[in-house]
Amino acid sequence: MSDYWTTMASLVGMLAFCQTIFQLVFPPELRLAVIHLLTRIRHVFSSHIYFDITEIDGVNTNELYNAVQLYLSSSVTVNGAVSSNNNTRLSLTRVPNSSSVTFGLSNNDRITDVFNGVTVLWEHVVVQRQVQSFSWRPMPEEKRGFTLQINKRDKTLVLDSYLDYIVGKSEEIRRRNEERLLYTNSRGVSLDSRSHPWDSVRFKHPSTFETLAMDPEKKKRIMEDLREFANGQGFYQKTGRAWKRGYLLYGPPGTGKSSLIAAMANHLGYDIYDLELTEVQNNSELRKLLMKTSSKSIIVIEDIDCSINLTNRGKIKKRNGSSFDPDLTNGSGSIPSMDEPGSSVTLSGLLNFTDGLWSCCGSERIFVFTTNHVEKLDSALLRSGRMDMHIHMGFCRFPAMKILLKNYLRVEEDEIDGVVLKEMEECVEEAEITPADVSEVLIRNRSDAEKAVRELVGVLKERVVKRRKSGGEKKKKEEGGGEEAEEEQEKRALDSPNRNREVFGFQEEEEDEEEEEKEKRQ
Ligand SMILES: Nc1ncnc2c1ncn2[C@@H]1O[C@H](COP(=O)(O)OP(=O)(O)OP(=O)(O)O)[C@@H](O)[C@H]1O
Ligand SMILES: [Mg+2]
Repeated sequence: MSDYWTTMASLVGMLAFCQTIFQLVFPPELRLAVIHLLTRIRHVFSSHIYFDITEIDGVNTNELYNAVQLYLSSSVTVNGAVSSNNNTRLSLTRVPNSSSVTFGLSNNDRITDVFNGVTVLWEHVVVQRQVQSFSWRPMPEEKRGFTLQINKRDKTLVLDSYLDYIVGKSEEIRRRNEERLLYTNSRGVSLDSRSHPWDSVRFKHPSTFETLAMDPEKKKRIMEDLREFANGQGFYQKTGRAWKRGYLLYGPPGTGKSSLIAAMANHLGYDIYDLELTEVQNNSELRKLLMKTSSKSIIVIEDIDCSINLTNRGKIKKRNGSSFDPDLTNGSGSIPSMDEPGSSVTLSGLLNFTDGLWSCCGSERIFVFTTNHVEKLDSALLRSGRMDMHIHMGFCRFPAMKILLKNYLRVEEDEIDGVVLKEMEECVEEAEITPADVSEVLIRNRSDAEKAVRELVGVLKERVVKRRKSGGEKKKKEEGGGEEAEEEQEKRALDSPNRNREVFGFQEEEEDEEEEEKEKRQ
C-alpha cells in the first residue's frame, strides 16, 4: 500500500515539474497559441459545433444570455423538455417583484434540451475575470456565459429556429413571472413625445377564470377565444387584419364584468389600461393616449354609456346650438362643450380609436367596453369588427352558484345536503341574485359551510317572494293604465330577453336573425 502512495506522489511531483518547465521554457503567448491550436484541431475532428453566448458582449449586456438563462430555468421545471441528470446542480433565484422562484444552472454544470427531435447540450461556463488595472466601466468579477454544443448537421435548424424559439419563450416566461401593471390616465398630463401620459400601479387582482362564477360553457368559449387571439399572429397577418379584438361586457352591477377583465389579464399575462374617458379632453388626446399603450395589453373603458355622449357621432353641440368639430380645436381642451365640462371626445373619435388606422399602432391588443345598459349603446359601436364578442354577464344561475360555493366555502357539490341543494337549484334563477350578493352571504358565514348554504337558500326564497309580489303589483298598475304603466312597459321592453339576450360571437349573427324575424312577420 505504501508503495502505491509513493508512486502516486512521485507521479504528481513529475507532473508539477513538467508544468513548471513548460511555463518556464515557453512564453505565455506561445502557450496560448498551442492551446488554441489544440482546440481548433479538436473542433475540426469533432462532430460537434459550439456556440458561446457570453453575459457581456463588449460593454453591452447580451440579451440572448438572459433569454437562455430564463428559458433553461423554466424548462427545467415547466415543460420537461430539458432533462437534467441527477448530478446537475440547480441554483434558485427570485427576481424582485416576481411572484415565483426560478431555477438556474449552477456554475459549470451541463444540461440537455430537446428541440424538434434534436438534442443539444448547454453548459454554463463561469470563470474568474482577470483583475483589471483600469476600466471605464466596472465589470463583474466573474465572466459568465453559456456554451451550446450541437451536432454539426443540426446547425441550420438551431440557427434558424431554436434561438428564436428561446427568445420568444423567455419573453413569455418574463411576462408570466412579472406582476401585471394597471395603467390609468389623468387629466392635464403633458402629452409630448417623451412623457408618459399613463400612471401605473402594480396589478395584483386575484380573479382568475377558475374563481369566476359563470356558465362553464361560456367560460370555456371565452378562454378559447382569448387563446386563439393570443396565438393568432400568423392568422391576423395573413388576413390583413389589425391584431386586436374587442369584447363588450354587459349586464347588471355586481355580475362580474370587472372580475372577468382581471381574469383575462391574469390568463394572458397582459397589462391593463383603464381608460377614464371623462378625463380625456378631445379626440386628438385620445389618439395620443392610444399611441402610448404597449402591445399585449387590455384597454378598458368601463361604463361606456356613462362616459360618452353615444348619440353624437361627429360634431359636438355647444349650449347655444351651434356646432364644432373637436378635432379642430387647439388641443388645450378649453372647449365650451357638452354636459361634461372640458371633455369633448365624440363617438366617432372613440370609433377611430378602436378600429381606425390608429388602432393598429402596436399590436396584440384587446379592447374591452363594459356597460350596465347595452340598449343605450349606438349600433355603430356594436357592429362586428369593433366589438367582436358580446358577453352577457347575468344573474347567478345554478352552475355559477356551485362555483361560488366551492370558492368561498371549499365544499364540493356532494358534500352539501341534497335537499337544500335542490331547493337552491329551484329558486336561484327566479331570485335574480347577482354573484356579488351571493358572495356577501357566503363571506359572512364562511367559517360554517352548512349555515352559509342554509342562509343563502333563505335569501333566495325571500327574493323570490318579493319578486312575485312586485310582479303582481306591476301587473295591476299596467291594467290601470296611465303614465306610470307606460313607463313600466318601456322599462320591460328594454329588459326583455330579445334586447338583453346574450350575443355570443358576431353581431352579424344577431342582425341576420333580426332580418329573418322581419321576413317571417311580413
Ligand atoms: N361572476 C362572478 N364570479 C365571481 N365573483 C363575482 C362575480 N361577479 C361578482 N363577483 C364578486 O362581486 C364583486 C363585484 O364584482 P364586479 O366588480 O366584477 O362586478 P361588475 O359587474 O363589474 O359591477 P359594476 O357593473 O358595478 O362595475 C367582486 O369583487 C367579486 O368578488
Ligand atoms: Mg365593474
